[in-house]
Amino acid sequence: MRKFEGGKLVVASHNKGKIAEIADLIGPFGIEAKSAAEYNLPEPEETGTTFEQNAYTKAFAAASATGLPALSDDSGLVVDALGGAPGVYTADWAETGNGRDFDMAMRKVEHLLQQEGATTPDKRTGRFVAVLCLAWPDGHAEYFRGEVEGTLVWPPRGEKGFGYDPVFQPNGYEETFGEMPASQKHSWEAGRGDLGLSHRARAFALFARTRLGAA
Ligand SMILES: O=c1nc[nH]c2c1ncn2[C@H]1C[C@H](O)[C@@H](COP(=O)(O)OP(=O)(O)OP(=O)(O)O)O1
Ligand SMILES: [Mg+2]
Repeated sequence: MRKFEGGKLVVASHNKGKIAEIADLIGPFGIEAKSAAEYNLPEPEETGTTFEQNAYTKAFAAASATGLPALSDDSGLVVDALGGAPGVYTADWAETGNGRDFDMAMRKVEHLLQQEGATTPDKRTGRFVAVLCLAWPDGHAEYFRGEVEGTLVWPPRGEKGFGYDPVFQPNGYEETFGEMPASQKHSWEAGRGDLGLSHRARAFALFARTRLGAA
């Protein structure tokens, strides 16, 4: 494993919700986190069929454009009754041709669940997956995956978070991600003994423990 001990890092994402969560997570580690916006980085096309492939595309594009190590996040919602859809296409399902509409995307998931007869919680299981990729300008890359199991609820609940948060209720909680305070959804603290709750927090915890010397 290559050394990475802080210093400058580009966060290779154009999603404000993700960027805010990653900024919270990275904050305590004294890393100078630059945004893709600061470097005017274009949004690369995500043509991969796995989270890892798309995460690499985004991190490597940012690393090679800036000469700095870059951290990307490719994530999505995997619904069991839909054969794993939307999966790597989770963002695409919200695309309207004129920006993203997550209310529409959540309705689409619900419509398909109804078509499958998935009306009880046991048939509405799924997970959020996040793969963080740390890539260097020479193409070297490392991956950190986090997942959180839960149930798809309807109607959507809560105004917090972003994306599909209002329809995802993580196992063991009464609230959806849309109803939880940010600190509960995505925080992770070194030394706490667990990996946090959200897919992103869990992937980040692996990154922090193996790369940033966190406990
Ligand atoms: O915690 C989450 N809470 C709710 N929804 C989420 C979450 N995490 C991912 N998602 C959904 C929405 C996002 O649009 C898609 C990922 O697509 P993905 O291509 O990885 O991200 P993106 O296009 O929004 O930003 P970018 O590629 O610039 O990092 O999955
Ligand atoms: Mg994307």
